[in-house]
Amino acid sequence: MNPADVQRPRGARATLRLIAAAIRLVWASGRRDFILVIVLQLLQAAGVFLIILQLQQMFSGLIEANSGGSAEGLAINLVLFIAANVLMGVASVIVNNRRQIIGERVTMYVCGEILKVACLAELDDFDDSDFHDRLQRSAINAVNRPMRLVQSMIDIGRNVFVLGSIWAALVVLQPWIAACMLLVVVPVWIGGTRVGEHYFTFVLRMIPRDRSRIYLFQLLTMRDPAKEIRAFNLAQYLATRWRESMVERIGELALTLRRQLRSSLISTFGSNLVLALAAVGLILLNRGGVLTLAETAVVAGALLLFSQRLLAAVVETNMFFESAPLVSDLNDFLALEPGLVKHRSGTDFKGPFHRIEVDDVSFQYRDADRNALDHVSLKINAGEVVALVGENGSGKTTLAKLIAGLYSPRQGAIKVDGTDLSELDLNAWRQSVAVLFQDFIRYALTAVDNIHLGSIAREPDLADIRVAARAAGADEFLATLPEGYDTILSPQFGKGLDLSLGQWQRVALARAFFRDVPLVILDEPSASLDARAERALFDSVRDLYEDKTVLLISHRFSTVRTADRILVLEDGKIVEQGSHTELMALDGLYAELFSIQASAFIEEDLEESVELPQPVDR
Ligand SMILES: Nc1ncnc2c1ncn2[C@@H]1O[C@H](COP(=O)(O)OP(=O)(O)OP(=O)(O)O)[C@@H](O)[C@H]1O
Repeated sequence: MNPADVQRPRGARATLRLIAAAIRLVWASGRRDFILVIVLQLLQAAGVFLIILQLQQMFSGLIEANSGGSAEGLAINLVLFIAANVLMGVASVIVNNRRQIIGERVTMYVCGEILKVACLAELDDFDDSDFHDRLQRSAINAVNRPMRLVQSMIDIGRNVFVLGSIWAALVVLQPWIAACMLLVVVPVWIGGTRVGEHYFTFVLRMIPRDRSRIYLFQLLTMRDPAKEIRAFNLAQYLATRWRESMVERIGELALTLRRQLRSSLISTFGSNLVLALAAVGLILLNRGGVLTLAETAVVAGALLLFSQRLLAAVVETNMFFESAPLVSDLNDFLALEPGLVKHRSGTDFKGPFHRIEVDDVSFQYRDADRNALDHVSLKINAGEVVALVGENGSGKTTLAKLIAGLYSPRQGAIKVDGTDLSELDLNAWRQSVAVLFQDFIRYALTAVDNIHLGSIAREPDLADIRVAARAAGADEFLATLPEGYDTILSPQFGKGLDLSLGQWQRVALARAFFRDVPLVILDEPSASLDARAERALFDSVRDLYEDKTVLLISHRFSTVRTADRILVLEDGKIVEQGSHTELMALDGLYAELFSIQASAFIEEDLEESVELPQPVDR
């Protein structure tokens, strides 16, 4: 989506809707403190009202006493004046104290809502750069925008209440001046919305570049990329690219701030013009004998107070209008949730199954110009070990992801015992599948966690964990770690330490083994294993998965030859299928790829004058 296509909230009605949305946000995050703050602000406003009226009473009393009249009321007025001041001070301290926690609660609530959407989003959404822009925008803004919005709302609330009470006091003292003051709201409102719009446009424009810059920052600060960046001497180069992007952002921000400044100045000039007119009116009313000296002094004081509060209100209003469109954007993002939930509902799947059928499936990744899978059809019977082979980019992992229910076919269907996956509850189906990806996650958690995450529905019983680890050949080294299975597998935390890549692969395998499910997908499970471990793995695959269906992806032909069936993919199509013997006899792509790989061994062996290992048919 183009940033220009994003709806910017415009007009008074849209703004009121935003205010309502912001209040709902605070209300949902924790209403007690919010109510307390509102009540205290009303008390503050009442305090100001009292102070102004008491001032007028005190001045009138003083003038009367000075001209020989009674001074009886003065003491009461003084007490009321002090009481109102104390009330305001206490209320202000409590409000400042509570607004911090309200802000944090709102942040927690909003981040929780964003996570809900992010957790519901599909893999396909994560291939969408627009989704990332929106997610990032929401995530960045969620950290401080709702908090700022709430704080500016609290401050605006306080200022509006106080301005309202000063205005009410002015109505009592001099209705004409009070009426004139109403005009002040117009420039404040217009200026505030402009300021907000400028900022929102800036954020929209910058987010894609911000994301790239954040990525560069992560590259330079995360542990995983650290070794390659040092080995290739990329640190300075990437840091310079980060700096250039930052300089560009600051330039854009400066431009935005200039535009904001113009709008703010126009708004401040407009409101002060109204105040100046009111001051002139006040002098004329005094000169014309309509107002006494005491009344004039109090109204002038009230006007001064009014202008101070107004200045604060302008700052807060600008901040509110700056945050409000971003909160509206956030609301739009959160509104994706119901659609995603609907996508998840479907017939429950309890498993096991008898057959998986891939029926004329084609699939194209977002923004790709060609199919990753092209009219693929195959059947996998329960209990079969099916291998997928083919050159890089031929579509093996894509097919596995579709069967695992991580992507939906653009055309055709994947059926489990005759039911289309799209009609099944995808979560329930995924519960029945264990996938070990090529690029598995290396969780910086304990060894127990790393294996237990394979099936969180099971208790993390150490005996069971070790059974899975033993099957993957990981028990031997995990048990000897300084804190055994409780060792954190990353030096980033506590006394944690790292494993070798092959050891990590065994841990990931153990995670897949721990997941006791009917369909197991192993994508290059032995890529980092040594020859002995690989041999042990494939010798044990059949025992481990005796009653399970296994989809095995591998470039190592020695490992796939034991499969019941081998499917050969080329450019997203299945071009050959059969057993190893059948495919060798066919003398097609499989035989060619097998020979290329075997010839490497043959050449090595010839050099070493050792007898060639001949492939043995199962
Ligand atoms: N998320 C993605 N977005 C766009 N294109 C993708 C994405 N993932 C894969 N592709 C493309 O889809 C095609 C098939 O990729 P796939 O990962 O299925 O190949 P593969 O056979 O598993 O390759 P390899 O042997 O290298 O693992 C490739 O052309 C790849 O560039």
